[in-house]
Amino acid sequence: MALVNHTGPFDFVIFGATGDLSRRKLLPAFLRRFHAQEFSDDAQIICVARTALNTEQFREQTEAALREFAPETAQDEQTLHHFLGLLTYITLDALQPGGDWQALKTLLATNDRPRVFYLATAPALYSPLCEALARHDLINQHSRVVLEKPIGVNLETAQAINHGVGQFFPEASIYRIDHYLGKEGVQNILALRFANPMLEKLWSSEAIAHVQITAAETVGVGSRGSYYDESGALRDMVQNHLLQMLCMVAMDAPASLGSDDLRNEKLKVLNALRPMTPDMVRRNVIRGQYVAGELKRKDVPGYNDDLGTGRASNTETFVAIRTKIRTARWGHTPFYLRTGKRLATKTTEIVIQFRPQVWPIFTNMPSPGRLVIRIAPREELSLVTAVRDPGAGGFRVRNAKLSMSYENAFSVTYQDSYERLLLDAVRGDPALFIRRDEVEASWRWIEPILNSWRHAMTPLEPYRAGSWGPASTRALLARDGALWHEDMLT
Ligand SMILES: NC(=O)C1=CN([C@@H]2O[C@H](COP(=O)(O)OP(=O)(O)OC[C@H]3O[C@@H](n4cnc5c(N)ncnc54)[C@H](OP(=O)(O)O)[C@@H]3O)[C@@H](O)[C@H]2O)C=CC1
Ligand SMILES: O=C1O[C@H](COP(=O)(O)O)[C@@H](O)[C@H](O)[C@H]1O
Repeated sequence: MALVNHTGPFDFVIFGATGDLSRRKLLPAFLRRFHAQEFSDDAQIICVARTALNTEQFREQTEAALREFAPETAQDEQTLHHFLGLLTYITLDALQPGGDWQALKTLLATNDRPRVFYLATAPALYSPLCEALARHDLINQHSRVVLEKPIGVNLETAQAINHGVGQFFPEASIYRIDHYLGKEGVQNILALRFANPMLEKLWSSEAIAHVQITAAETVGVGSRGSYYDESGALRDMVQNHLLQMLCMVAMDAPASLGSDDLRNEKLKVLNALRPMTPDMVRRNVIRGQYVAGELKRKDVPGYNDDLGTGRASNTETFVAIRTKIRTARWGHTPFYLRTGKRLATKTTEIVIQFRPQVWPIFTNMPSPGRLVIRIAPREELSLVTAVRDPGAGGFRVRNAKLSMSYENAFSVTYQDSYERLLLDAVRGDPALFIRRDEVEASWRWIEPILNSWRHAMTPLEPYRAGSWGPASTRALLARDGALWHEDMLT
């Protein structure tokens, strides 16, 4: 049985509790952690949205959502009903004056426990919501606010949100969530690198030829089409999740695991990314959109049909980027980032490709070693090495893999990174949340790509659903004599 670090009592207020994120992710994550006895019934979860419901009706809706999105845990009827009893619902339009803020105030009467406000609403509401919380005297010294992504759509809007929220909460109490940082496999990059000196000694351009970071999804845009069509893959995935993974791979060792030490090191990486000029965008960035194709032997429609607006969208559902980090450690190593919807498989992984032998003494040298950090669908670490091909008849060398799958090695799993992050916010540990300067540095790097696309009207390259993206994606690596992981033979 795993040791569970109990949180103690807390108040957690979810604004946007009737929304997709709350139903699919937040409330199921809470149920699982309650089931694991990480918190008890002295916690309260206050759910807020505009829809007129009473607490009983909200609990009924939530029960259905939990049975759908946390079915294995919801089977435990006693825990399920016990958990539902912790939920209270308040109908409140955060933008309208005169809403029932008094009901919220009454529920938050106890002043000595962590108080988390989770804003699972459109980002346009973040500043007005914080202002309303302040106006109704709901922010105390134990309060934190959690902001969902996206923090803005460019640098200016990100700064406006940060400024707006920052008027009411100190930076130390603002938790900007990036759920990739809560993933076990992403967390493990820290252990892999900084608890294994033998690896860290190889961790630079001297030994590493290139790094690939892929977040491939098989799903399309689903019910989030109106958000996604405004956003696109670059804003939706690269600005946040992919750049955060890149930081974890590329940063120097922090002085400690303290939140500021970690975030200072990540910030240095973001600031060292080679800035994109329009010409570099043209040569190093690929922008695609899926058209009808086949996935798991089923025909699937193209993006425009998925959107169903009847017009041709110019939004990218795929991005691949080749970049460099201007530091002594990484100067000679290209980093390739790639993400897309409706790709061949659901895979989130990081591939560290080592350089070949300088002077090979074997005639049939197989591919040089590589380390594959698989984050999804199942966490796995594998190291492709060269070994002697067993048997008689000469000395041949071939590749063989050393693998460690989390599923086989450990019995404890967090099913969803929100489980960890929600309770980190309760405990007041911001290490896995993004600091203001990190968000702004990411936008500073992304913005020239967006501008260049807009001005140069960069065409969208179509790719078939179920493929690995536009054909030119291969050429991006071929220039460096490299292959994407799925094209490597072993
Ligand atoms: N869904 C997802 O998978 C992900 C979502 N996010 C982010 O999370 C946030 C929420 O997303 P999602 O759940 O999908 O969005 P939804 O549109 O499904 O939900 C929005 C929620 O906000 C509530 N709301 C809207 N206006 C007000 C208001 N004036 N006052 C109070 N409540 C209001 C809505 O409820 P009602 O209509 O009842 O008021 C609803 O509960 C967004 O910032 C999104 O970008 C981030 C990553 C993934
Ligand atoms: O933030 C987002 O992430 C999901 C992918 O998350 P994962 O944990 O399933 O890899 C993506 O589908 C969504 O578009 C994006 O907003």
